[in-house]
Amino acid sequence: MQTDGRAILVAGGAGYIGSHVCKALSERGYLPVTLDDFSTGQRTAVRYGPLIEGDIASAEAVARAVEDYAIDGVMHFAAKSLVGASVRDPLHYYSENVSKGISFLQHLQRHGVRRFLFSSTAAVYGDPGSQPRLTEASPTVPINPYGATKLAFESALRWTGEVSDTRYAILRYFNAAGADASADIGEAHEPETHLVPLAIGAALGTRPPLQVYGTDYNTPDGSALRDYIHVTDLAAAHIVVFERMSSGIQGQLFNAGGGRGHSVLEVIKAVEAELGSAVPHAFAPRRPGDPPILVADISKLRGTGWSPTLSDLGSIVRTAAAWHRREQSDQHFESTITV
Ligand SMILES: NC(=O)c1ccc[n+]([C@@H]2O[C@H](COP(=O)([O-])OP(=O)(O)OC[C@H]3O[C@@H](n4cnc5c(N)ncnc54)[C@H](O)[C@@H]3O)[C@@H](O)[C@H]2O)c1
Ligand SMILES: O=c1ccn([C@@H]2O[C@H](COP(=O)(O)OP(=O)(O)O[C@H]3O[C@H](CO)[C@H](O)[C@H](O)[C@H]3O)[C@@H](O)[C@H]2O)c(=O)[nH]1
Repeated sequence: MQTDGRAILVAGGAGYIGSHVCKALSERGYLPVTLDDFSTGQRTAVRYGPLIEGDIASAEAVARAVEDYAIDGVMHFAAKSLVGASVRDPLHYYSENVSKGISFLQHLQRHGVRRFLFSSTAAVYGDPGSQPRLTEASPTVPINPYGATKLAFESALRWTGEVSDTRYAILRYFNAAGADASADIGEAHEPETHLVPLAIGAALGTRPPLQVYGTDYNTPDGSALRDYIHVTDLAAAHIVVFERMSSGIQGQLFNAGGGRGHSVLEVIKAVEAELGSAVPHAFAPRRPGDPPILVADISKLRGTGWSPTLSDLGSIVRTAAAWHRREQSDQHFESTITV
């Protein structure tokens, strides 16, 4: 299909972040072509462009995408990203996030696709202690296999960039949260491990009471601090970085966060303020592998012209709650018509 260099292959486009990026790409005039195996993604999230169903490691699936749509570049979200599961089965994580990623890159090279944007994570920094803000130059010492696999793929990409004409950039996301303003897409992980959807679910009564993991951290209220970035701001960062890759940004990495730390208890308060109801919760021991504080220095990403506009807790919780309510009413509607 002739797409005038505007077709972008989105590996993992049926997932939470990938689907929001697909929307942003289509609004910007690109054709987002999703390649997804639905291992954790949702069919209903593929709504902004065509779908190739398959594994990123499948030569046949990649060939189909490239030949059918004249792919001009790739955004790679397809990975397994549960920290606890990675600790229990590290080889699975290396196989999914490193081996398959490398096969994917090799297939793309064979087809001459040269522009590659990779989803990495703040988990590459491990436990930075009480260092105030992490820059891209902060030491990378992952404390779980998930972070280690992402760092391994970063380095495969870097060495490949040294000896080939593959142009790449890396975004290290902090905590993606929130949902698209339309409430058509949102965070739909199952199992869900992320704080914001679990807190909203607890308040709405659709999930059990929240466990607050750790109250004895060296932070202002004793609970852990994270840097939450609205998924729409994160999607916008992808467009900015991707477009700059043709004019200078090559081989660079960027921290992607909102640039502010919020504690677990602050998130609970924000959910209570938005929903007007309590978040039932209990205090629990620290979750193994959780660093106390992860907050991004986002000056490098700001230097591209990008800035976060929705990454305050209020906007994150408001949009995430709208998506949850929409999901709830859709499920209710489906159950009433199947009865
Ligand atoms: N959610 C966050 O806060 C966060 C933070 C840091 C980094 N990340 C990274 O961002 C990316 C997207 O995260 P997400 O939260 O949207 O996850 P997600 O699980 O919602 O999305 C991943 C998508 O990739 C697909 N997929 C997985 N393996 C595949 C394979 N081998 N072949 C084809 N498709 C495959 C899944 O079906 C899913 O649609 C991941 O790489 C994750 O590690 C996420
Ligand atoms: O039920 C819960 C869930 C989470 N938390 C706490 O809330 C904070 C945020 O936890 P999330 O699970 O929402 O997110 P993480 O910070 O653990 O992980 C996120 O950021 C990481 C980078 O550090 C990885 O990239 C990972 O994929 C991404 O989801 C943490 O302090 C966690 O201990 C709770 O107290 N109770």
